[in-house]
This record gives sequence, C-alpha cells and structure tokens, in this order.
Amino acid sequence: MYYPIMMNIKDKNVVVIGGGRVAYQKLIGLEGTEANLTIISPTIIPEIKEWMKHNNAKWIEKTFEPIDIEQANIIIATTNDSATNHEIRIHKKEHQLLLLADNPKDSDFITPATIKRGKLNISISTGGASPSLAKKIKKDLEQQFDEKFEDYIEFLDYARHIVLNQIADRSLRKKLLTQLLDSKFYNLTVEGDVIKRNEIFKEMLQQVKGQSF
Ligand SMILES: C[C@@]1(CC(=O)O)C2=NC(=C\c3[nH]c(c(CCC(=O)O)c3CC(=O)O)Cc3[nH]c(c(CC(=O)O)c3CCC(=O)O)/C=C3\N/C(=C\2)[C@@H](CCC(=O)O)[C@]3(C)CC(=O)O)/[C@H]1CCC(=O)O
Ligand SMILES: NC(=O)c1ccc[n+]([C@@H]2O[C@H](COP(=O)([O-])OP(=O)(O)OC[C@H]3O[C@@H](n4cnc5c(N)ncnc54)[C@H](O)[C@@H]3O)[C@@H](O)[C@H]2O)c1
Repeated sequence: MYYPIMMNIKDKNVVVIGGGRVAYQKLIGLEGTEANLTIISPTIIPEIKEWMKHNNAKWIEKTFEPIDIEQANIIIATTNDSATNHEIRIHKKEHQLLLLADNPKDSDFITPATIKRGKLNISISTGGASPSLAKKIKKDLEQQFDEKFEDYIEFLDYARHIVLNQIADRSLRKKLLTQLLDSKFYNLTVEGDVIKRNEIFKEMLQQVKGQSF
C-alpha cells in the first residue's frame, strides 16, 4: 500500500534524469513547488524548452553519471534506457527518494494524476494498476471542479483564518466552518459578487460571536 502525502519540497534538490515526454509530465507536476530543479539529459523535447522559459530549472546537457544525484533529495528517472535507470537505482543512497518511471516496484514513490485549483489539489492514484484510468477520472473531475474553484478556495482560506482567529469556542468554530460550505458562497464567488458574499460571511460571524457571550 502507498502512503498519500502532500510534501513541501521548497528548496529541496529534485533531479530529473531524461528529457522526453515522461520527464515533461513530471516537470508539470513540479510546477510551483519552488524546488531546485535540475534536468540531466543529452536532449530535451521542445515542450520542456518552452516550459523552462516560465519555470526555474537547470538543464545539464549530458548523460547520467552517479555524481549528478549526490546532492539530490528526490530523483526522478525517466530515461528510455533501462540500463541507465538501473544504474541510478544502484547509486542512490538509502535516504534519497527515487521514482523509476519504468519500474514502480523498485520506486520509493509514484505520482498521481492531479487537478490543481489554487490550493485545492485533487489527486487520483490507482497504485500503478492503470495510469490511464487515473487520467480518465481526472478528466471527469475537471468538469466538476472547474477553474472557478480557485477563487472559491481562496475565499474559504481567508474566511477560515478569520474564524480561527476570532472564535475561540471549538464547536462554534466547527459550526461556522460548516456553514461556510453553503452553496451560496460558491455561487456568489462565481457570479463575482464578492461584496455580498463577504457581507453574508460577516453577518454569520457576528451572529456566532453573539452566541459565544
Ligand atoms: C497518472 C500519471 C501522472 C504523471 O505521470 O505525472 C502517471 N502516468 C500517467 C500516464 C500514463 N502512463 C503510461 C501511459 C500509457 C498507458 C499505460 O501503459 O497504462 C499513460 C497514459 C497516457 O500517457 O495517456 C505508461 C506507464 N506508466 C507507468 C509505467 C511503468 C509501469 O507501469 O511499470 C508505464 C508503462 C511504460 C512502458 O510502456 O514502458 C508508471 C506510472 N505512471 C504513473 C503515473 C504512476 C502510477 C499512477 C497511478 O495509477 O497511481 C507510475 C507507477 C509511476 C509514475 O510515473 O509516477 C500520468 C497521467 C497524468 C495526466 O495526464 O494527468
Ligand atoms: N511513468 C510513466 O508515466 C511512463 C509513461 C510512459 C513511458 N514510461 C517509461 O518512461 C521511459 C521514458 O519515456 P519517454 O516517452 O519520456 O521517452 P523519450 O524517448 O521521449 O525520452 C527519453 C529521454 O531520456 C534521455 N536519455 C536517454 N539515455 C539517457 C542517459 N543515459 N542519461 C540521461 N538521459 C538519457 C533521452 O535523451 C531522452 O531525452 C520509457 O522508456 C517508458 O519505460 C513511463
């Protein structure tokens, strides 16, 4: 069984070996993490070149050597040469986390299909059984959780912080945080009526505050 976690990899050294389609897919997943990204590969596809214009990553134009992973925290091996992927596995240290794109059995982790909407992250894994199914489920959920969720999550984050700061009583907090999930807040966010949405939230907050005295 795999253990699902959300990792903070800011400033961690992530080394991606290989510069093809799979490397590109993994780099997209690493977007916004603020990790130190290094790509080791004699070639990279045009999509990665384009991606590097908007994202921070260092490309070292060479074939893999063990020294390339010495400082790595996380290693993502995506070459099309199984002998190289095997060599990477042999040289990685016990404490380093390795993903072998052609060999989940010997990997320390696998990557799920992911929908990102601001801070909302919906990840789907089949435990390696069917990456295509993970992708299909993702496509289906993308319709339900569209781009508008980005603003909505931002509002929930903002409102929750206010609730946590201003309401000391745990059960009242929980009540308010549940009330915040009422669809009117989502609908007003989608309609762009931020003023009305915030007013309703403030009224709710005052009401609950009244109950706590
Ligand atoms: C979800 C996604 C995320 C991502 O890549 O970030 C992802 N694979 C995706 C697509 C995809 N991969 C493959 C196909 C072709 C169809 C097929 O073979 O089924 C397609 C479909 C396509 O491309 O359309 C081939 C494939 N994949 C793996 C192997 C090796 C093996 O199974 O032994 C082979 C055979 C290689 C060969 O033939 O040699 C292994 C893995 N792929 C995983 C993740 C991990 C398990 C995730 C899970 O289910 O939990 C795992 C274990 C390790 C890892 O890579 O993390 C991404 C969709 C993202 C998106 O579009 O949103
Ligand atoms: N996990 C997944 O989701 C998934 C999906 C499809 C394929 N795969 C596996 O991943 C492998 C890569 O797939 P791809 O489509 O990206 O292949 P690709 O041929 O597009 O890219 C391979 C890359 O590896 C580089 N490379 C080759 N030898 C190297 C070495 N010694 N050192 C550094 N870089 C080297 C090449 O220059 C190239 O950039 C496939 O062989 C397949 O087994 C995994």
